[in-house]
Amino acid sequence: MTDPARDSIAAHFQHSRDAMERAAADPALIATVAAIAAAITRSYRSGGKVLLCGNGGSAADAQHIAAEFLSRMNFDRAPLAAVALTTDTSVLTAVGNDFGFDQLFERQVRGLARAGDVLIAISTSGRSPNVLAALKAARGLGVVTIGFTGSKPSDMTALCDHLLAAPTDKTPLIQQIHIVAAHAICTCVEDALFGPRPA
Ligand SMILES: O=C(CO)[C@@H](O)[C@H](O)[C@H](O)[C@H](O)COP(=O)(O)O
Ligand SMILES: [Zn+2]
Repeated sequence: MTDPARDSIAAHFQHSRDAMERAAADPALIATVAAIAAAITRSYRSGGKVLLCGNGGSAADAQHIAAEFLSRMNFDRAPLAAVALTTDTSVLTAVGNDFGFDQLFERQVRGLARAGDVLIAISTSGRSPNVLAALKAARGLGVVTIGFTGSKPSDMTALCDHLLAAPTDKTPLIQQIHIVAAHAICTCVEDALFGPRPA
């Protein structure tokens, strides 16, 4: 007898595996991930920092990625400057209340970012106004703009120096590919700045 819950769970893993296999087999996507890692490495070498933003699960991803840079990924080393723009409830409520939800990240970018910094803006749909506004502000400041999105075309393309487009339009699968790519990026940056990983 089939168990619908178990079938659904197995399907989740299978869909995730299929999306991962599509990403792993896409040379353009792998090249984009490498270019993002190189851009972040360049920024750190010049004294820059990484800012990150996103909504919902992507806010959690922004925080997760900032923690990898600031704390450690694969081995102990000096901290790397990274700020998730999703965490300070006083800032978020003040900006949201006084200026509106669409300005949530844009205002923090204008206050915190300097030319040569990197903004990683995460939106699975590519349509969140607060994420698009952050990218526009970053562009105006000479910040390197990196977008993480899905397969649907969006305004993010024109606003990003590098756009990682996960090869699926399903939000949870897009998020899963984003976090795998982020771990790969952090690993490349860590290796480039601090030498190959100890065995
Ligand atoms: O985690 C999930 C879905 O997996 C949700 O919380 C999701 O992140 C939210 O609906 C976001 O508001 C979606 O925004 P975006 O990725 O389209 O910019
Ligand atoms: Zn989610």
